[in-house]
Amino acid sequence: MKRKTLTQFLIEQQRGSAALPAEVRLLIEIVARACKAIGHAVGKGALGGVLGSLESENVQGEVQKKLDVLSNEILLEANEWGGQLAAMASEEMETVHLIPTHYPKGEYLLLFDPLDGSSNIDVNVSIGTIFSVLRAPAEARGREITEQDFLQPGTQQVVAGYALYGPQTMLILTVGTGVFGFTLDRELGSWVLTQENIRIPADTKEFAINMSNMRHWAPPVRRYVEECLAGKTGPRGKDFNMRWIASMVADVHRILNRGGIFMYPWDAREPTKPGKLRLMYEANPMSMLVEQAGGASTNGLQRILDIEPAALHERVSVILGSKNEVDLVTQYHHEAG
Ligand SMILES: O=P(O)(O)OC[C@H]1O[C@](O)(COP(=O)(O)O)[C@@H](O)[C@@H]1O
Ligand SMILES: [Mg+2]
Ligand SMILES: [Mg+2]
Repeated sequence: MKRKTLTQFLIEQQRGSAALPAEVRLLIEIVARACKAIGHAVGKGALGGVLGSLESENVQGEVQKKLDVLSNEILLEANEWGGQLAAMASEEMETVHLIPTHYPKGEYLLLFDPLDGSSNIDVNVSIGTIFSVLRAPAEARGREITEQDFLQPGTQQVVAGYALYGPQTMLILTVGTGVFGFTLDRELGSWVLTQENIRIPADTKEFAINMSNMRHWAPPVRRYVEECLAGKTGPRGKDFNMRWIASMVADVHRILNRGGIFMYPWDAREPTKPGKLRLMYEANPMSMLVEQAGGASTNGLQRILDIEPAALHERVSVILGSKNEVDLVTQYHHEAG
């Protein structure tokens, strides 16, 4: 079988009905190259001195791991000089990163969670990088980009994707024409198309949630999970399985491949926060991928991609995956008022 590389795939997307702009193609190639470098560092583990924590905390008050910072630096450096970007924003940086004046600038904005699943780094469990591309507002062209320019709903994303550093290194991508999966050929160093048009089944018997927070959940989430746990003899009439990897990339990857529902809902531990996960770096790109694969994604009441962000590091409650299950949890939230 003839192998198709990421470059070939992107050129097809450029020439085809998607008419992917050349700058976006280049931008994706650069992000993919940076992910390859991160994957390489991940693979070295203790031998590369990349495990463990730093003294520093990020803007959200979370202790930074060495790999959080290294991955952030790799993505910044790789993308600074390409000429496609106006600015970048990251989970690990307090505010936006402008393209230095001596580099050419473009009209796109890149957002990323450089290393997702930080608690799994030191225990050799799958982790990843999540990214999203927006266009700078037309009126921002020619002036300095501000945080405000990034505050666009997820529906405006031009590209969304993630790299998964697991038993295989993979890149999962959408440019709005379905979801495609690439596997890194580690000998040749190239991304090879291995999954076309990924679809999430509408029904599932598998849910993913951190069960240790059960006592803090809101009633609609508790109702849904209790009904799953009741199994065959309960209201759902079937037995459910549960998975929780604690790396959103890995949990979403499983859902893209065999269905399921993923939830990180609001809970009463920190009642003023809408959720743990970040809208711009995690929820929006994953929601675009999931919707492009035929699934659904809400915050319990509203489609995540429709949320008008108010802040760069905004948090959000996330319920995504197999459409019929997400619709049911969303219905329970509406019923609860
Ligand atoms: O440890 P918990 O509370 O189960 O949270 C796990 C969740 O936190 C995250 O690790 C947050 O991402 P970061 O590692 O980028 O902070 C998600 O990937 C994952 O779904
Ligand atoms: Mg994350
Ligand atoms: Mg992270």
